[in-house]
Amino acid sequence: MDAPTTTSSAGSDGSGGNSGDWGWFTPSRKPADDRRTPDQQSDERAPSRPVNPIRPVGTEADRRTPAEPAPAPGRGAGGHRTDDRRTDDHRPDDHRPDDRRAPGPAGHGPAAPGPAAPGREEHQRPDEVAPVPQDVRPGPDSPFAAPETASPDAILLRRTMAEVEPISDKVTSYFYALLFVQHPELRPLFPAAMDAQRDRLFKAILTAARLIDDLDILTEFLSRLGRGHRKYGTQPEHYPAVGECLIGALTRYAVTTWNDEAEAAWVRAYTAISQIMIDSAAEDELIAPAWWQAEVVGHETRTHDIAVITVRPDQPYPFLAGQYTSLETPWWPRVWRHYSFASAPRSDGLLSFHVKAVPAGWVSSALVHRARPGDVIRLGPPAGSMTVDHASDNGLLCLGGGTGIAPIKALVEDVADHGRNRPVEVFYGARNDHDLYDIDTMLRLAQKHPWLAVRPVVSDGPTNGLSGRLPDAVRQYGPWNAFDAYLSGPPGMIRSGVDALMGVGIPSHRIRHDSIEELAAAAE
Ligand SMILES: NC(=O)C1=CN([C@@H]2O[C@H](COP(=O)(O)OP(=O)(O)OC[C@H]3O[C@@H](n4cnc5c(N)ncnc54)[C@H](O)[C@@H]3O)[C@@H](O)[C@H]2O)C=CC1
Repeated sequence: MDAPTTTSSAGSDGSGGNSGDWGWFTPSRKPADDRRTPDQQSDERAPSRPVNPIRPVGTEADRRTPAEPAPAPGRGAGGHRTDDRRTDDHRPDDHRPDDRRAPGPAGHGPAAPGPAAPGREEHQRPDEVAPVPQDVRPGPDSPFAAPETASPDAILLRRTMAEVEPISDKVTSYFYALLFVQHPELRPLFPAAMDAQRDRLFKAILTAARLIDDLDILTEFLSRLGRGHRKYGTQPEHYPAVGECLIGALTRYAVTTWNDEAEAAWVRAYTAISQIMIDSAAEDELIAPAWWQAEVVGHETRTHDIAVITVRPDQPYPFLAGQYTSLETPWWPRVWRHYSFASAPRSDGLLSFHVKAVPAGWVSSALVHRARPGDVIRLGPPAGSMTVDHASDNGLLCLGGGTGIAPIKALVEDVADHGRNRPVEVFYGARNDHDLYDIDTMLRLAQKHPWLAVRPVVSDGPTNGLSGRLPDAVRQYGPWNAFDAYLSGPPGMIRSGVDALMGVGIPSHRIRHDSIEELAAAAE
């Protein structure tokens, strides 16, 4: 996911900002038959009944401050407008109504890292889940099918998701329309052209909601998301606006499964999601910049559509070989794409990327065809877990397809830097010999390191190397039972590669690759 997923705080007319007695976040519940446009709805008064408030706000440090009395009815935070707030007004208790139940997924309590903060309470969870018509229950094969151990909240969330998923385009469009109409001050946080952006925020929220019972994975996912959002300029007070519009969109489109309990479950989930993201961003702020500026110092064209780009960050950029970063060019502001580092950390601090210009790929085309030494790009924080376990004696089996060879090269350098002679077997795949744009570098590395073998594999043309697809080539060698596997390349290659590797006996926990969803989004 590669998008600002949050927006500005309550305060715009018609949203939580003027919600009167119940605080600061009020889902904009509308009658089920209300099908007016967001513009028509934006000047409506706030809904006339209290709901559980979304109240993630402030940092963990803020929450350690003693809880203050709840605002008096009629002048609580819900009555504040954004532009009335001082920066120190973001303490959670400043904005809370009397409802002091803690956020968090059902039964889990607060999900944020660190000690529990004063003022947090147990949230309510429904004892029973309201019956819904059979036809909107997710089927057993649905990605939204709830496991038997699912909490009541998780069941409610999944029912909503199963209902909106087939019309997610409409829900997403409506969500952004609401957001930008009700919170126009947030529009500048998003790219000018929203095409590629559109479904990312919504997908991220749905992913988080699906993970709501799996606190460890949820926290890891959201912590990374929260840290990554710093580069967009996301602030804690932006989260409620997104929550309001999310609930507004679900209210409108999940007509069959939506009821008070579903709404309460979504409010709890979104509150917990936001809180984890806010906390991780606050922690990260203590140790890292929100972004790095980096000057292009090298631009080498390898084929008509592939360039190797080297940049010098304006301050030290710590990362691990095998990780990737997000990158924004000056030509497409606020459009961020992921690129893997093509080298292990270097003593001169330079970073390099292999970029292939893809059709309609704004960022990749700009990097390949337009970027030149002296241009300045921005980098987000490093991410990814395709890194070497230096405590293991296992060999490394690496499959790099196309520009996916970039992080594989970084892994090889990392093994070399650690000075241990572990066997490393690289299968480097391309459509034809010409596309093996980095084969010379890889063969030089193999000459230098006796523990490294590099095998080119060409799928669509004559070659002196191996013919066929990468996964098939790997099956011809082995045994691989003493190897950890690393895959990098097109999503299809990763999928079939994982199948092949599991087929030759490598257990899934020893197979590493980046998120296929993110790779698909990155290929632009
Ligand atoms: N960390 C990562 O996983 C990285 C991924 N990438 C991704 O790698 C891709 C590189 O694109 P190109 O250079 O155009 O690659 P490409 O389309 O030329 O394919 C490279 C290799 O993968 C094989 N391949 C492609 N689809 C396959 C499938 N469905 N099953 C089995 N093998 C398949 C091809 O036969 C070829 O050997 C981009 O999508 C990029 O986003 C790039 C860098 C890092």
